[in-house]
Amino acid sequence: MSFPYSTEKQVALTAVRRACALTSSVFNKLVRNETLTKDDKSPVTVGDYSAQAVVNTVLSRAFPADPIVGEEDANELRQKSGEALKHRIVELANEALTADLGIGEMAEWGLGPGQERTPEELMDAIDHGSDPGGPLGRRWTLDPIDGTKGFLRGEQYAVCLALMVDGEVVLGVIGCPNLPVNNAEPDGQKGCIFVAVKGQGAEQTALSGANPTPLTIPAVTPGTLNFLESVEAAHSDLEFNNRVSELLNITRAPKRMDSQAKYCCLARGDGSVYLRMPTRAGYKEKIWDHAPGFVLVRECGGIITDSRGQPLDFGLGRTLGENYGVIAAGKDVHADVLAAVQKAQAEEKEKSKA
Ligand SMILES: Nc1ncnc2c1ncn2[C@@H]1O[C@H](COP(=O)(O)O)[C@@H](OP(=O)(O)O)[C@H]1O
Ligand SMILES: [Mg+2]
Ligand SMILES: [Mg+2]
Ligand SMILES: [Mg+2]
Repeated sequence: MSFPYSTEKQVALTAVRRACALTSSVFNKLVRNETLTKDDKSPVTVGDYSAQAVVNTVLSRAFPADPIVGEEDANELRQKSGEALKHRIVELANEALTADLGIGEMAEWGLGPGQERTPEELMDAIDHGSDPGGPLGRRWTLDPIDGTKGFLRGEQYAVCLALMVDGEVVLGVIGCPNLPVNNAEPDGQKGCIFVAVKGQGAEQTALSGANPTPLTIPAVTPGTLNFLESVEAAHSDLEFNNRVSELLNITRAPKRMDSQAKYCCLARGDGSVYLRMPTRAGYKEKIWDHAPGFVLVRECGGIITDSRGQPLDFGLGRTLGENYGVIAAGKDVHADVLAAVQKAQAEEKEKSKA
């Protein structure tokens, strides 16, 4: 008997593993003019575009009817100025797609020697990520490189893919090429992949290996609580986190890292609380920045809500809509963090009145 979503899990793991191999090799060869600045001033590299082309190609071959909510689009690349970048993206994506088949990989997913795509097919694959999202039906959400700033610094980033059914996240895969396989050995082997399926638990595997390890968020011993938070002060209100830490009498320094690697670290107990509060009014969190992390935390026995204690709603479109902030933690810790967050918010409100 096969478990629900077993094919989807295999396809998603394959697509994310191939994209991780691609981004790792891109990093070593990245040159200055291979990074663009998007309209919102955030960076995007040949790595982001080619990883989206690879994952979308695999998904649309394996599940042709499934829409994809992907972070990137090919508009800039289709313009004349994008010609050199486009060439490079096509080369990288084809290299990743045509590599020899590994265990569990199928030629009918568009993979293996001889499966090169034309530039137009790959630009269309990138644009296949333009689905607006919504409450009904099956759809994937993809962040081809989450933590692009971390990627550019040679630090943490993640290839993130999730499947949603009727607005509910049922499968999440997060590939972290730079994350140590074992937190206790920071200079040891790097590169791991995390997968969670709703109702079936979660596991971690080395990117280079087999033998998955099941994951559960460990209970926190008093005095050992610590925060996981963004590196970029523009992405999350780090001052606010500091105040919440004080309210919780936390003495350990926060662990700062880019991307959904934070959710992975929470899942295996490398940190105890992921808190992300907006730095400006009106910012709406993107579903691809949280969907795989959401199902990972839940399947590891944790709790994830917004700052009002409301569930995250993935069925409202490309963003989390009315959710405000994200709090993820083990089930023995979450209620205390939520209370401290609300206290810190009340203090801020008082201060702004004064
Ligand atoms: N002003 C802002 N507030 C919150 N998140 C932001 C932001 N500007 C960009 N981001 C998001 O923060 C993500 C990275 O989060 P983190 O700081 O945890 O690494 C980015 O993902 P990308 O790197 O995929 O664009 C981007 O979607
Ligand atoms: Mg981005
Ligand atoms: Mg992102
Ligand atoms: Mg991204």
